[in-house]
Amino acid sequence: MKKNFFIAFEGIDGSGKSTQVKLLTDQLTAAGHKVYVTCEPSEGPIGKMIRDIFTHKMEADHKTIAGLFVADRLDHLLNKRDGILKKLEEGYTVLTDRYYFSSYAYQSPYMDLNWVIEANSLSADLLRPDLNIYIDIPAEISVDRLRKGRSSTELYETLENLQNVRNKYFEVMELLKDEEKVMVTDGNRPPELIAEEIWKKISKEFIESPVL
Ligand SMILES: Nc1ncnc2c1ncn2[C@@H]1O[C@H](COP(=O)(O)OP(=O)(O)OP(=O)(O)O)[C@@H](O)[C@H]1O
Ligand SMILES: Cc1cn([C@H]2C[C@H](O)[C@@H](COP(=O)(O)O)O2)c(=O)[nH]c1=O
Repeated sequence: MKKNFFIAFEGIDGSGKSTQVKLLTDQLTAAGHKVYVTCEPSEGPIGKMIRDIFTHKMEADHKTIAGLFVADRLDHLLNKRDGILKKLEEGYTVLTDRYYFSSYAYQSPYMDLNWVIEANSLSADLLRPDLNIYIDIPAEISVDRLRKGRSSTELYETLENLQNVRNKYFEVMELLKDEEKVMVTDGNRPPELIAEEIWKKISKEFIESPVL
């Protein structure tokens, strides 16, 4: 069993990733793990540029955005400040809110899926998640949750786009089922029930002597 591990949370906008990252962090911390929580777009310089584009402060073509995500992911992994590889070396279990599956699902409507997978292959070779957790909700629920929680709409947050992105997630999870470890969980349930299912899986696979 690995001492520390790397988990990526995936799902369409508003699927409950941050909520589940928080609940899993609490469980892991109680089990004695050092946990480092991170996200993409990252907090680094390229991630900040992407956030400016998503909140309409800057403009960029969708192909440029696809390239920026590839670069941001490499910086997120490799930078000497707080890169994921450094944190794993320091003994942290790392939980990220989004990783390369997000690019496969969100960028492939604009770029050939094979291009997106190939462009991210350097990141995949450097570090594959020990588990990708895909939280599934219908696009209608996503739009409903986003409308309640926010006053403005970010790029890619329309009903039609989110329906497409959800379909792409399923397409790519099927395509990569022999290479990637993926758990799909129904996100349209109370957060505590989802967290319980996730904890059962994580504790079974990654924790010695778990407290269930
Ligand atoms: N299982 C759930 N049932 C109902 N509402 C939920 C559930 N999980 C999270 N929410 C609510 O939905 C909204 C989005 O949740 P959260 O921020 O965890 O999602 P996210 O996937 O991280 O979102 P984003 O992709 O937009 O960052 C929040 O208002 C949160 O309280
Ligand atoms: C990593 C990644 C993200 N995106 C998109 C998906 C979301 O719309 C935003 C991120 O914001 P959130 O706070 O997680 O909702 O960025 C993308 O298009 N491609 C990616 O690789």
